[in-house]
Amino acid sequence: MASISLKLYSSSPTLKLQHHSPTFLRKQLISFPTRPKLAAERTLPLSVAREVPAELSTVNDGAITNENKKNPGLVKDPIALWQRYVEWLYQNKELGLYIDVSRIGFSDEFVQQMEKRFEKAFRAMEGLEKGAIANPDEGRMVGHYWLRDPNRAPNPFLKNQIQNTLEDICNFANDIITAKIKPPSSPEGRFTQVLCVGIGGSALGPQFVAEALAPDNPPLKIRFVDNTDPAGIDHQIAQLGPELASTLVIVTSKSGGTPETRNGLLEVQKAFREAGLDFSKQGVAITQENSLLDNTARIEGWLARFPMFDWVGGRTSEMSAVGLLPAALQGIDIREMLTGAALMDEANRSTVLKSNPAALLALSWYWATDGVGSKDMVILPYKDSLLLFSRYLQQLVMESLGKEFDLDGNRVNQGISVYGNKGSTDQHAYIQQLREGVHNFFATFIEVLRDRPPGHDWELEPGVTCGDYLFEFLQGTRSALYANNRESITVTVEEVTPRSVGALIALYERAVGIYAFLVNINAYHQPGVEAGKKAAGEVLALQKRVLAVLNEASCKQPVEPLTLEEVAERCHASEDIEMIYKIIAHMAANDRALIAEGSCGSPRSIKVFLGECNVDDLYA
Ligand SMILES: O=P(O)(O)OC[C@H]1O[C@](O)(CO)[C@@H](O)[C@@H]1O
Repeated sequence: MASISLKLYSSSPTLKLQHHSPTFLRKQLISFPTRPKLAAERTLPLSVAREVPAELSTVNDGAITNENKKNPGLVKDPIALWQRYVEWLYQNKELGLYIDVSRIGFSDEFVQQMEKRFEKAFRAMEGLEKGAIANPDEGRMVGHYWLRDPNRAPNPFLKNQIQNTLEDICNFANDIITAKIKPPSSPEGRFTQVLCVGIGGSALGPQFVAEALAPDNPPLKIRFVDNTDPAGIDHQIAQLGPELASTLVIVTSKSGGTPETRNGLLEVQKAFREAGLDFSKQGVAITQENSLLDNTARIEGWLARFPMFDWVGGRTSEMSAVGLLPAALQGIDIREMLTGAALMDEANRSTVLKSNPAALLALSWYWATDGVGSKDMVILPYKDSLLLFSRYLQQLVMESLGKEFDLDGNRVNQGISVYGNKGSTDQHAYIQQLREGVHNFFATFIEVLRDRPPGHDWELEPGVTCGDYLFEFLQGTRSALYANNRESITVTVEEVTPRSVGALIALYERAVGIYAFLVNINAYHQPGVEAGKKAAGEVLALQKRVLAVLNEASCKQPVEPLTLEEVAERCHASEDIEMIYKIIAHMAANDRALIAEGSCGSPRSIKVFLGECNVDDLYA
């Protein structure tokens, strides 16, 4: 195994990636199973069992599946159903939040069967909150709960770090909003826009919260660059136009080495240069201390730097600087978000199943998916502002639960797929299939009781408001699905406020944690993502070899157009000819390679060369 270097951040050192040939990686990929394993296939012992702290290893006595959960059938009698509703309804008065799991068909017997697993999961969550090493791969604690209750941090140093960072965020946001800190060359004399550069956990939470909570006229408007798509980045920059001069750019990356984020930064910095602006006076970094990004920001003297703690995972980082700084800059009450999350965490510490909202979700997920992800989770918020909740949950749930191995090293291929947009819009898209088509999902309705701020409502027909329709569509869909044996959970909040959004985030963070312990997997690592990142690095390395070969041929007199076979042979990568073809087709589509003969539609016909010979590169 060799290693390749990916240059990161303009003036920074390099990131080492493990080097596998693309062929090797392909072999790895095709060895993944192509269908979900059945429960009976899930306990093959492997020699890769990892050591797991005793307090984090949960019972692993095989999944409770359809065969042994003895589903007596969904309750259909209206009075019995009402009784079930009342019996299981969870209410949190301080949060104005309710959870209804009555339309999930678990039996009392199933709940009893699950008791031992829950006891262990509760103990494991307690250990985690006390600072157990919950990510054995990375030797890390998992402490996002401390962010909203610093008194729970395992030592005074961490407690101070959390409190000081929160103070710093509030002060900085206030200084920006009140124009105490000004952009150097903006005619407005104050910052008017925030451009967040980041991806995955470094973008999804801030995007969700902005959509849910930003006021109609925020002090700073927010935009995101969350991909390495050049056209997407150009679009954001074009939309900013002259306001680039009054844009605060927040670059967020826990690792400080994510290529998409690095590319976003370099593109934005180029736009600043072209506009004659000094990026460092408008740039803010949120990252781990001493990461490449942190070092770049320090050396270049950016406006501010905020820490990401190694004990906060990307997908649970919304209540850290990652989520709080962008939210505060939009005038969102971040202390209320933290309060909502703290109250939810408190409720989730109950060891009584019915009083623990996250446990109720985990129980329902386990029942609905047989504890093996056999059904998808469809998230249906009936409120436009919660549109991005499903996207946010997709990462939280799927990156946490989608695991090949359990904590004992058995191959389990766990996970629950998550998708959804919003009701009632989705009723006119895919609800038809949910009601009558393939039965491979359970739904979660997110209901918001308050339609509009007080005093703004009106009746669009006698006795009926627009919001009444939304309410009725939710209720109608819930009933229609249930009548056709489609199970659902309903999470109700009184209003979409910083407090209720904080609570929703904390609810799902904990539900994922508990569920992971129920099915005995590590929710806090993401080894699968690393494989994709490494494979991408390989393609980039191959592209550089292709370029060198083409350059050499293009510098000859006369120019020597090459067939794909010739390029592959000269790259010593004959097995990678398909990837070489794709690289060349991509370069040709972007005017960086010229097709001398043939066409990309018939790969064998192609002869290719570079438009320009770069003599310097020949001797590089
Ligand atoms: O914040 P970073 O380190 O740039 O990572 C971004 C995202 O990439 C991942 O590591 C993998 O997709 C996520 O877990 C994370 O949220």
